[in-house]
Amino acid sequence: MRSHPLTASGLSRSYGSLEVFTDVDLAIDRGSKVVVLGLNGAGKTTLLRLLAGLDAPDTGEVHPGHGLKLGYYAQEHENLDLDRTVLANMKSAAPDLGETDVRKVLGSFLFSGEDVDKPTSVLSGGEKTRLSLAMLVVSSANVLLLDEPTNNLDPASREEILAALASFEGAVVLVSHDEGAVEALAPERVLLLPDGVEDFFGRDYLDLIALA
Ligand SMILES: Nc1ncnc2c1ncn2[C@@H]1O[C@H](COP(=O)(O)OP(=O)(O)OP(=O)(O)O)[C@@H](O)[C@H]1O
Repeated sequence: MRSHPLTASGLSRSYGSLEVFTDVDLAIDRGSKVVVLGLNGAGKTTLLRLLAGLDAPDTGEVHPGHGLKLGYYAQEHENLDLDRTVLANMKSAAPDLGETDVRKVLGSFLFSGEDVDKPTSVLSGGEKTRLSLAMLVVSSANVLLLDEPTNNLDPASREEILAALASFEGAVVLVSHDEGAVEALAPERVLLLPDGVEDFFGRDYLDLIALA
């Protein structure tokens, strides 16, 4: 049997009488890039939270594969310690990386010079997004679950971050309404919610993103 870092089977989730999705199966291959699409309210964030273990499904199971290291990004920037500096947050995400390398990665996420000594609490929304994503990329995560990672980024930051994600060696599961971000990730597969249909990703799906 092929080993997958992350699989899920028969996932269903309701909120009261609202059935968000039922019986969703998913298998994330090592290093694969997957996009989750669906209209507003189809359950994309809900699914990512189930996969991240932040919420429990009503039915079904999430199976972490051997050696799985998950990284989860949501707009709340839950991985940031606001009391620490930018540099200190990065060091905690990658304790084995030397300071020169940490600064190099920070530079590629457009933090340079004195920026890295700022307390994280003073960063703008877009800067927090950049730092959160930089931390995930240097962490030892091998599956990234990303919920709208480009939402509040200016064009230059967006380009840098998409380049970093495109070269990320682990698997990425992306929820995004940003057509350019989906294209840049070059996903092999798409999961359509709420039906849970899986397919190979083709350019036709870019039209769906405009609707979603
Ligand atoms: N804690 C909650 N309590 C009640 N309903 C919820 C809760 N969380 C989500 N929902 C509902 O579940 C549905 C799915 O929400 P979810 O955020 O997963 O959708 P989405 O596909 O990510 O949407 P969008 O594209 O707008 O971000 C929505 O109708 C939402 O209102």
